Amino acid sequence: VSRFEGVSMAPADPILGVSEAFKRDNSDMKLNLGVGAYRTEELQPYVLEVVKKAEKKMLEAGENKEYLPIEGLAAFNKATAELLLGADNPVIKQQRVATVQGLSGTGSLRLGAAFIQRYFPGVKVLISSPTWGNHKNILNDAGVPWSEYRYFDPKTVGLDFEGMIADIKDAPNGSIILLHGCAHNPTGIDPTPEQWEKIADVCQEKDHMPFFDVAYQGFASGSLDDDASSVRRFVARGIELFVAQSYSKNLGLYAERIGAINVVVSSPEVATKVKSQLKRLARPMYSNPPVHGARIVANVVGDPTMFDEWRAEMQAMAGRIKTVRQRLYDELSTKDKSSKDWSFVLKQIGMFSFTGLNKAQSDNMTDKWHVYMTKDGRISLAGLNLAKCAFLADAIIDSFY
Ligand SMILES: Cc1ncc(COP(=O)(O)O)c(CN[C@@H](CCC(=O)O)C(=O)O)c1O
Repeated sequence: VSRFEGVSMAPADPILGVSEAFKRDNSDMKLNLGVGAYRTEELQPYVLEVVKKAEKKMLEAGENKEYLPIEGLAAFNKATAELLLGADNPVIKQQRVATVQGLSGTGSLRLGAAFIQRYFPGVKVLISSPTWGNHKNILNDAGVPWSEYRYFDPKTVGLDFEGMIADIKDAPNGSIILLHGCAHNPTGIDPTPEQWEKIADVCQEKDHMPFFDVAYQGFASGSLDDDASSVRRFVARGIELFVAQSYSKNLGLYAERIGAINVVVSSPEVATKVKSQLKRLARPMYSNPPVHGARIVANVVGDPTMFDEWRAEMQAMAGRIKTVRQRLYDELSTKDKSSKDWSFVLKQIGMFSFTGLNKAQSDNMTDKWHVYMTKDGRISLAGLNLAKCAFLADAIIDSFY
């Protein structure tokens, strides 16, 4: 008898499994609104022009394939911290940021969670309800306890700010609060600047430590600085915090697995020690990170012309999604004869729209309309184009009623 007899079949991933189901569907009306990955108006994946330019330059440079240091490519680590915090941020000048290149956002969150498990044992991480499907997996596998804070209010299809604040206040002092820096996934609902200030007040009152997940910087509003303003507010208050970054969406480097974990601490000495311990955690996990994506980011950010081109392409991607959002809203509000208020489609920001469709209704979207989406009612607008908005509106209205 095989020793693997007891191994059961793992369930399909709630997000990545949707793409697998989509691929198996041979209907020509199928639409993949599952995975949060940008598609063009022709519904094709998109390699940014500036990435192609950087790769051409890198190829001509004839760089080698030697191991990176455990902490990653130095030029990338410098660029990514400056992109996040602003090059002139005092914490950078004071060298109070420990930055380690991570395997994109997921790997950076996992490395941060491993650090928490080792140095803050038993401290609970509070995550939003709902949140990105993989947050719970990452915390569970890192052995970090978590609980949820209220976030989405189905009645207003908006932020349950009072509930969020109450739950964060109720948490034991010194808890860790996982916050989406911008473009909350899956709701697309972000706190207002005033609400961010209040969240920072409570974190300081309770000595909570924020852990920002910044997977969409520049992709949500089109502005790198605006999308990092939540993080910069907390840093400006002298709060120690973690920030995980990803270049999957804003630079389209999904499969290059490039991101970073940043830890903002009270002194350069502490930052050095924290970085050394992050390295000690990374070494047995994957030893050192892949070089290609790090070089692309460093080249793009390091060249003013390419950096400007990147910003223009990012705004174009964010802009296309906003156009599709508007068209979907127009189609829904004209086609739906009920008095339902569809304005949430316009109020939400980033890649996703949290439709309020329940599981059975989401199943109908797939079974009857061949629209693939996650079962929490989230649709990725990045996978939608203008031509398909009328069809999608028909599917949503049919599924709601
Ligand atoms: C909030 C958040 N954090 C981290 C990540 C991790 O992305 P990396 O590629 O590891 O940097 C995602 C990607 N979420 C998308 C993409 C598919 C997935 O990984 O689930 C999504 O929710 O569809 C995310 O939405």
